[in-house]
Amino acid sequence: MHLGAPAHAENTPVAVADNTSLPLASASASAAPPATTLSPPGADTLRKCELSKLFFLDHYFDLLTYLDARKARLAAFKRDMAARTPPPSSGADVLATFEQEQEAAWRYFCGKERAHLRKRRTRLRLSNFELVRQIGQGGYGQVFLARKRDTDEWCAVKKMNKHLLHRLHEVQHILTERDILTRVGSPWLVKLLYAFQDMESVYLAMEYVPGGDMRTLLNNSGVLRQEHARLYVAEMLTAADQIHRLGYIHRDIKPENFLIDASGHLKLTDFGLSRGKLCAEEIAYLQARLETARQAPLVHRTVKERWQIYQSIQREEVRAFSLVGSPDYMAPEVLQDVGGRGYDHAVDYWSVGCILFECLAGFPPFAAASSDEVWRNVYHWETVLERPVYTGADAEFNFTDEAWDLVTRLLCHAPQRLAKLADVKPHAFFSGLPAQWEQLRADATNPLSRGVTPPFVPRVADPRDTRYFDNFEDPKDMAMYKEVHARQAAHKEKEGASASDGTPGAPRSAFIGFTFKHSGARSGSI
Ligand SMILES: Nc1ncnc2c1ncn2[C@@H]1O[C@H](COP(=O)(O)OP(=O)(O)OP(=O)(O)O)[C@@H](O)[C@H]1O
Repeated sequence: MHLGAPAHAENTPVAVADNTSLPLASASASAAPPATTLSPPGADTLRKCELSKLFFLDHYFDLLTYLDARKARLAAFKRDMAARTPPPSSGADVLATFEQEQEAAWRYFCGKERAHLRKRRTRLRLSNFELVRQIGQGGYGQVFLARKRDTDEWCAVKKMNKHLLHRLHEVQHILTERDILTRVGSPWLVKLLYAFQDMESVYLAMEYVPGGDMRTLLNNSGVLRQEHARLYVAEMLTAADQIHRLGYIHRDIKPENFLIDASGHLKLTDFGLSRGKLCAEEIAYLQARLETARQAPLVHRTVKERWQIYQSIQREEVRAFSLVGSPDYMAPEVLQDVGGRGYDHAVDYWSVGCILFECLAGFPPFAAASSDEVWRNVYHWETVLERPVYTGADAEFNFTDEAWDLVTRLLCHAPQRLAKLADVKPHAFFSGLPAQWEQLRADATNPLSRGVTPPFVPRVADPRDTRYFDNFEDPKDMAMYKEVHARQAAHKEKEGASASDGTPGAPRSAFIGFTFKHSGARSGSI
């Protein structure tokens, strides 16, 4: 109780989380002032609570480890000096020289300590990184391969324009991504090393994953052999399970979001859509898509037609962006439950089911000639989902019964869907994998091995080698991003117009709590 609080405060009813008022001392309850009930905290308040908790934990951990490291350095210095002390019988000039050396060493030691302190106090900024080259283009900014100048750490720096994020109502997504990335301690998920900002942009410096993404691997291989698909799908499910354990639904699982690390294993990234709730703009977007999907007649296409259409779209290689995740991999309940509250993590298992289908068939199950048609196919998924049957020389591409059975247990109504790792593992499709499942799990703490050797292990000559990424200096590669660039240019133009008519940009408070340094960077040598 507060020292200055009036005595009757002890009898004051207390509002508890479920809005029930409980009198602490019932005898004088009638004399007590009326109960003030608290409404449940909103998502923003909860996030701020969580951030403050993490901030203080982090702050004190950092402070204590820093002080320990500082004491240890001082003790080492003293030990070193004591070891060098000349015997007491030494002549006066030897002792005088030693004293001078001691003073010089102390000055040098103090100088280094001051430099450590300065470094701790400096704000992170882009100039602390050497941007080697662009390796990716997202809907809201670019990704660069970068080297942190003082620590020589290699990272992928994602740079996003604050005004664009604000204008597109994407601030919440990027904060979610930052929050998830800071909590990640799994080799199956991309780690965040640093997060920082300046007036124009926010930056996420993530661990650099050098082998490109699963989309490029699928485009280059056409279809995968079943044993390879089996391992990749097992890894995808393991990665999805890790994000579910953190209490999030990924909601945008697609081949582009699985990156291939130096040992050939997958890492899931892009957690921007993992927030449970949809914003008003996303709901409006989904409503419009749902209406179109409902009204337009379904176009019946054979499996072969769908394969051909998908191949020609892939040849055109235009990277498309969607506000609410990729429709090709989106579960129907996301499209139909526009409020975004009536579905759970099972939607991620649907997405992995679509990728499994694509690994074995060469096209995702609802592929179509236009995005409207894809949305329509997802809406009518029960009619559209078909087992591809090939004859003659192509018969080798037919799904095995186990593979098809797993597809239909992932691409089905949510209540019937396999949506737990423990339920998927015993499926016959994984019958060659039991030991490997165990290794995937058991080695989850060893980021390099993770048990099994994957079918493709990238070969990179040195850390600057970006051969598995698009070349952003090549006009041919750049053509793939014309849709994104046009969208960004249109927004920039609008931004210019609103700046001149006085419409406010992103408020400074929007990115509070964004800054982050991984623990190794703080408690290491500094
Ligand atoms: N940690 C990383 N290591 C290596 N490459 C990366 C990393 N993160 C992203 N990339 C590359 O940058 C590309 C774009 O990534 P980003 O997460 O910005 O975009 P996105 O998911 O396509 O878009 P959006 O931000 O609109 O969701 C990825 O497809 C990948 O090729």
